Parts: sequence; structure tokens; C-alpha cells
Amino acid sequence: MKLQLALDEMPLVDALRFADKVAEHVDIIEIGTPFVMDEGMRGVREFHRFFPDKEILADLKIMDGGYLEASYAYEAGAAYATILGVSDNLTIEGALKAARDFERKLVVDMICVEDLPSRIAKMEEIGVDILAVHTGADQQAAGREPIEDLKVMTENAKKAQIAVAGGINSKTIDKYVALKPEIIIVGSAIGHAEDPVAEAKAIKDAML
Ligand SMILES: O=C(CO)[C@H](O)[C@H](O)COP(=O)(O)O
Repeated sequence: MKLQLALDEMPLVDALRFADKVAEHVDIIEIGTPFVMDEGMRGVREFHRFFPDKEILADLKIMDGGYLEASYAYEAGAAYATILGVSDNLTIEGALKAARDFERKLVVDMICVEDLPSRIAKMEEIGVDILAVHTGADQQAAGREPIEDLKVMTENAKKAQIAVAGGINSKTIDKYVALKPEIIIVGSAIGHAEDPVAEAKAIKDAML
């Protein structure tokens, strides 16, 4: 089970310094969508350079141009790129071809997918590597969390690895670990913690 640290809002240099403090407790470093909008692939390149022993994920949330946009992330050194599960199957197939050509992984973010069971079945038919349950920041602000969607994903995904994101912290981590996803994604709980190292360690220890 891997802990993925999502870096969404920090400027590049602050993010590098922050990641260095908590790196021993995390397995994957996510260049979050706002971060990608701000820095482009420079963020991916710099993290890949400064953290050669960590997997880097580019949270592109691709919606079109699957092959081209996923290739940008892989060329910059990302081990994973993300695409939206609500995008066209052709886009997902294009991004998956890029993942295969670069020998990397594609994560399908199922945020806003209404019929999870049927979309999961289609994604597995296409052959994607990882399916991510995701309750977005705006949805969290409305009081939602990803635990119920994770249960649906766990019941329906037969081949793909499972990731989960959405406001997870050291107080709620145990109920997510109990469903055994391969990847647990945490952003704000660590990024905004009074003691980020302690929060990251507590979450990682709960996953061991
Ligand atoms: O992709 C994202 C928002 O769109 C975040 O990276 C993801 O939700 C993890 O962050 P948090 O733990 O704060 O929810």
C-alpha cells in the first residue's frame, strides 16, 4: 500500500523544501493540478531530479488529447499521469497508449463519474492500470468524503489497482486502509498540518 503526497498549492521552491521534510514517509509525490497549472512540466522535471528514488505523479486530469498530454508528463519524468474518467473512451485509449509506449502508468480519476459500476467495467475493458476514487476539494467543502465510493470501487474493480483521494487524514485513515486500496492519496491533511512530518508518519504507520 503506497502513500501519495499531493502538492497542490505551494510554489515550486516551497514545495521542494516541504517534500524533503516528509519524503521518508511517502512513496509517490503528486504534482497537483493547480501546481501543474502554475508550473507546467517544470514541476515534474524538478521533483524527478531532486527525488530520484520517489515516483512522481502528474495530476493533469486530462480531458482531451490523451496521447499528447500524457506524453508531456512521461517525457518530464512522471511515473504516472492522470486522466478524467468522464473523458471520451478515445482519449483514455490514447493516454493509455502513451503510458504503454513510455512504460509508465495511467491513473483514471473517477471524480464526477455518476454511474461508477458501469464506468469501472468500461475502464477495465480498455485495460487501464489504476482507478482512483476521488472526492474533489469543492465536493469536500459540501461535506462529502470518498469512503462510500471506495466501497463501490472495491466491489466492482476486478483487475485495476485502486487509489483513493479526498480529505483523508490521520483520524480517518483506518477506514480507508481497511478497504485495502493500493494507493492512498493525501494532500491538505499533510500540507496544512501543524506538524506535517508527524501527520505523514501517523498516516504511513497506519498503512503498514
Ligand atoms: O486532486 C486533488 C484535488 O482536485 C487533490 O490533490 C486530492 O484531492 C488530494 O488532496 P486532499 O487530501 O486535500 O483532498
